[in-house]
Amino acid sequence: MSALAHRRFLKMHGAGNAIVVLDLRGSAERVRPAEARAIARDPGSAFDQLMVLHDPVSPGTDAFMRIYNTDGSESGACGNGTRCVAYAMLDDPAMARPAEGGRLALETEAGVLGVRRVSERAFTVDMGRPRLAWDEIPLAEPFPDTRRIELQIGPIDDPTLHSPGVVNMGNPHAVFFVERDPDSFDLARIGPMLENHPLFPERANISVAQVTGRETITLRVWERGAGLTLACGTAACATVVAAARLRMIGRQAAVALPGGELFVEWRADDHVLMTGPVALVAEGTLAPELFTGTA
Ligand SMILES: N[C@@H](CCC[C@H](N)C(=O)O)C(=O)O
Repeated sequence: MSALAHRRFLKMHGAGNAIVVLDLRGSAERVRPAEARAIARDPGSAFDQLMVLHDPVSPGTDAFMRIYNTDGSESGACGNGTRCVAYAMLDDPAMARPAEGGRLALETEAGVLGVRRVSERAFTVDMGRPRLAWDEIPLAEPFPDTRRIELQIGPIDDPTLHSPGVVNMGNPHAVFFVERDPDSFDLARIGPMLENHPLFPERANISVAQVTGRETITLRVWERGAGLTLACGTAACATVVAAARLRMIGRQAAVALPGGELFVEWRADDHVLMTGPVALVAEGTLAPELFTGTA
């Protein structure tokens, strides 16, 4: 039987991004890709991202997080999930740990994220510095200027989408700026082709963004390993960075996603701060039958 059987989880969302939080602190267990896929398949525990808490690794941090997509792949960052984890660690009676002043330091493979509570159900995450060099995204070939790279989809002389900005926010993002409602693009069809384009050796999260004002952006996201979601925090951060680099906005914006709004600021010290809501949907227990055939 899987060591995950009977484990308690929280089902949450962050601006509509479906998040499951699973606390494995105090054990040496690790979620295998097949187990993550099994948890995602069950309607009771379905998620866009599974956030798994492990004991802290670096001194001064409160927990180490592993982040799984629905296809079982792992990501170095998840903005919406990080806010949900902060809520769980601060407020859930079974998970709660004392933390001074509603602040946490959460580590992922990509680095340490500082989280601060701003109201009962809203948090600001310091998502760290964006990485912008072509080999940091990573891209498969050199592009000296990553503000707009040569990539297009659709007819060669009238592409549907072209010249995205690319940004790594702990995970790879390509942002296509468009002049009409992002909803008018068939992202469910285009997304998988771009996610798996040979230019992205680690695949990529694909965003379609319309800058609607000096501080407002409308965004739709096809997430690597998860597909269309109602919100993606790292994509919102990547989009603000990409738009600011092109002087389409200043250094901050409210980003409207189908599931809610995120506020992003690219500070002068190069750190990207993302603020947004969390909601607790339910709690549950992982049924042992979920894991049949995952060994
Ligand atoms: N929804 C997330 C991003 C999750 C990871 C992404 N799909 C990837 O594989 O990079 C967010 O809120 O940032």
